[in-house]
Amino acid sequence: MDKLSIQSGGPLAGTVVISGAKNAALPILMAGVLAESEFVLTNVPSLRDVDTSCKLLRCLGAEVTQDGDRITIDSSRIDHFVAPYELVKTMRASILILGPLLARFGTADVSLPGGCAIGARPVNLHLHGLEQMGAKIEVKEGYIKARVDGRLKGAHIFMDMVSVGATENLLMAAALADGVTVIENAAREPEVIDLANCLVAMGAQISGIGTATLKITGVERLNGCDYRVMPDRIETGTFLVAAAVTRGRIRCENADPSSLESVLAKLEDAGADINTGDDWIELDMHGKRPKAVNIKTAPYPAFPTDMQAQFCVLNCLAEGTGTITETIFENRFMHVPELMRMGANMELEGHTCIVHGVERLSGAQVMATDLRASASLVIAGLMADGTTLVDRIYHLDRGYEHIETKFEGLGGKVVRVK
Ligand SMILES: CC(=O)N[C@H]1[C@@H](OP(=O)(O)OP(=O)(O)OC[C@H]2O[C@@H](n3ccc(=O)[nH]c3=O)[C@H](O)[C@@H]2O)O[C@H](CO)[C@@H](O)[C@@H]1O
Ligand SMILES: C=C(OP(=O)(O)O)C(=O)O
Repeated sequence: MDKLSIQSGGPLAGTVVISGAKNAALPILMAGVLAESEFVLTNVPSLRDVDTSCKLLRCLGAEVTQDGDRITIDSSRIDHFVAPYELVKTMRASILILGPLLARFGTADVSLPGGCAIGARPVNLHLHGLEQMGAKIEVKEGYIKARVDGRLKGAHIFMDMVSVGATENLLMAAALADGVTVIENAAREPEVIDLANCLVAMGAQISGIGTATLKITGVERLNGCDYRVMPDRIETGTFLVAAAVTRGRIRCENADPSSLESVLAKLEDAGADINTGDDWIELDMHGKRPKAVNIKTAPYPAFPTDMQAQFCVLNCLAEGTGTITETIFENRFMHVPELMRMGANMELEGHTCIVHGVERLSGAQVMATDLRASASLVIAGLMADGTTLVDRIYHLDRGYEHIETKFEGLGGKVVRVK
């Protein structure tokens, strides 16, 4: 199994080109099921999760062609309506096939994604919303079996809590439903906005995009379109934190500063000098050690849970003490014991991690059980004496395109070992 070997070096410096966003590309690929003519996506990152999504679409009968960052989907021959466990278990976003299949074909059997490393991650809000739209749903033998006679019906849906996935599933379902659907307390994450914009380009009628109340007037058919996926704000944030931790100076290109305001504000609090343009972000630490910051994750526009692990590392190496509170997932601190094995001074108190900064960490063999935790260990390795060996990097390959090559381009000593 591949590992990443990391040696500490000097400050990161240079330019990194940001890839398309995993968390926007995956739902948009699922939206391909809704398109009655050719659907073309560009700026799609080359990731394991994208390959899995293409496999899933193909196993439904869609024709999918990949050419660099461009993916073309022809869904005119879809004749299977089952998302099997073998695919769903490797990628949670498979649950987002449920709304589109049900809306277009009236039937969908989707394996339950089940609990994963960072928490239970239930799907009750997805199912409840679809039932309000007239779907009959039963959960049997590990599968969600959803059926509707004719079209789904527009409904007024109030979400008990802000859920990115449920908002996306219901948005796609509502786009083809009969009548008006209102989703209250909808997620406002930039990736939800990207999906909504793509649906509009396909002919959907959606208002309130970017707000907590989405109003969707269902249409009878959706066309394909040519859509460019937004830049990955979490990949951007990961490189910015790595640069801050190593006291470096980097420029992120093909980035979207407007989607990262809470993260950029915390980096400024940590002492970074930040400059932005329409599609770039520069960070300069002027050679200084970062200062510890306090973070609390919450739905957008607050601080993203997907940047929590990286900021844990920033605090591990910062001047002073900072607290990190995780409010989205009940088990997203798996990086903490691994960082402590590298010499970090941190303690967990319920949902909060208290971190006392140290000057340097020490390299160790470490292992992460989720994507962003793995990224945080790579960043830690950049400021650890000796060699850090990160195991199980298939998690990283789910969500970071050519991570070692991009770090190398910034002067980071990150090498993949077979
Ligand atoms: C609000 C939020 O930050 N969502 C994050 C979540 O999206 P993802 O879509 O995976 O998760 P949700 O946004 O749905 O989950 C938010 C919260 O709602 C709960 N929940 C969700 C659905 C449901 O049917 N029932 C239920 O109780 C979850 O357990 C969680 O505590 O993980 C992604 C991957 O890390 C992140 O990119 C998203 O930013
Ligand atoms: C945990 C993540 O993704 P997923 O929802 O695909 O597991 C993530 O993007 O940080």
